[in-house]
Amino acid sequence: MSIFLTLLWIYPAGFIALNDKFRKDMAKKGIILVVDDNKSVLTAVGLLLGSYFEKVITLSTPERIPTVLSAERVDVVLLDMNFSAAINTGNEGLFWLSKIKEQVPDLPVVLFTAYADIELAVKAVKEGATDFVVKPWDNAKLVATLLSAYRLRESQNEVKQLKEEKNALKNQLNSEPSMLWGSSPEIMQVYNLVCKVAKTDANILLTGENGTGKEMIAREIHRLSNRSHEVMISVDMGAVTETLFESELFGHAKGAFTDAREDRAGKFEAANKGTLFLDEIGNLSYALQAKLLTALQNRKITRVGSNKPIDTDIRLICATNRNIQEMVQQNHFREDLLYRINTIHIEIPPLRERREDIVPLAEYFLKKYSSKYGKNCNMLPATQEKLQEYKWPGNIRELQHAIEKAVIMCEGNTIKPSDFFFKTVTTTFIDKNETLEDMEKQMIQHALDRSNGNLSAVATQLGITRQTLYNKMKKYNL
Ligand SMILES: Nc1ncnc2c1ncn2[C@@H]1O[C@H](COP(=O)(O)OP(=O)(O)OP(=O)(O)O)[C@@H](O)[C@H]1O
Repeated sequence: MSIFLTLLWIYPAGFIALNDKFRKDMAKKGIILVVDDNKSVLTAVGLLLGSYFEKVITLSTPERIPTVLSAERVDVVLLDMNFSAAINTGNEGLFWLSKIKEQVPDLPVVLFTAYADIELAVKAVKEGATDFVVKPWDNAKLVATLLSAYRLRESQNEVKQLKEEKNALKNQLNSEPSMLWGSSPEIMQVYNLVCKVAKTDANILLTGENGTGKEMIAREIHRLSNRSHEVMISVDMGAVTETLFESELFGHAKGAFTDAREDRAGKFEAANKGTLFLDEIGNLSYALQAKLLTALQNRKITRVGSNKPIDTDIRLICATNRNIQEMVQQNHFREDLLYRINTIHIEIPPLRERREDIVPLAEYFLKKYSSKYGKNCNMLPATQEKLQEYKWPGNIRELQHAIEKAVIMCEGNTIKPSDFFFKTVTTTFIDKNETLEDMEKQMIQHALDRSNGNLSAVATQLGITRQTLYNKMKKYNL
């Protein structure tokens, strides 16, 4: 058939509308390889598919398939069943199908076949072809079949990527801990509790201010648990929207909603046999708390759009920086859910309540960032003192960032007190154990630190006389 006739054949008027609909649904993506010895078919199909795929490669001889597959990241192959230069008459399609599968096992291959070859095509599908299209072809069907083969490729890639991430996580979790516990009595109490409960399957609730290391400790619990050979999946409950909650956590069935093109597992299934870490649990809305509770009570979830319950086997760790007890009293958090998640409650102390850990943690981060930035930094004793005196409202996260910044900014390798710029928060931060006198002492100390010995300036700044300042310095031993 001439190219002209073939083009007329593939572009009947009614196809334009269909063509536009598909184009609206899908931006051009992916690489397709079309192999057919009929050059007019190749040109026509090439033109047609150019509207749907990012790149269309055409081959009139199958012998070049292996070279193209090595050079290009092909997503779909459209393969003719019969070539004039026969390798094994009637079975060339099967031969090249097996060659392609040898080279790229998962690559979707759609066969292009004449009516007479239908039986052969069915056999090919049994041997790994994704689908087949009969010649003379229906344009809409050809496009739809190839796009669905492409989506299959996309989801294969997603699964592969997920598996790689899962393996990377497993390796990371099975390796040495990447945290420093410290040795203060406050953190040792936490450490002992963690060691006691890690091997059990008890649900754990970690509470503490932002940056105290709740997620790190959750990872440590998982690493020390009997589930350490499986993954820990983290979900930030504050970031999950109301509408996506069920789909994120429980998964969805194909067609459950507009974008649900494939069946998809949720976080509960992904964490099966491992640990599910629900961060910021205090941010979960009251309505969603009931859905989470049902899943935890029944130990089963049902994907959105499906009615088949799926058993789950997870160890649950939750974390929050909010006062959950108070939230229960104010009817903002369900009491029954709290009982379910806090079989063991571990409170992580803020850094200012474990002062002896500040310098070891600072040294730990100093080593880490020195190596990252190709330096060999150390701290002056005065620097250590300054770090120990600061209140660290952002806890370990703030310390970590402060050290990283100091390593980057410091001239030479010695980190001096002046390499840290703490905001006046030191004097205004209210510790729950602090008295008015403690705060007054801190304010005076802070003003003195910045005064270069000018006591008159300090008195003026604080709005007191020089004599009152002397009296207070004496009282507070400053
Ligand atoms: N014991 C530790 N040793 C080393 N690094 C730590 C330690 N604890 C926390 N960090 C570091 O501090 C940062 C904050 O830790 P993490 O995210 O675990 O805190 P969090 O309490 O979960 O914080 P948020 O409440 O804001 O989610 C992380 O970058 C982590 O690497």
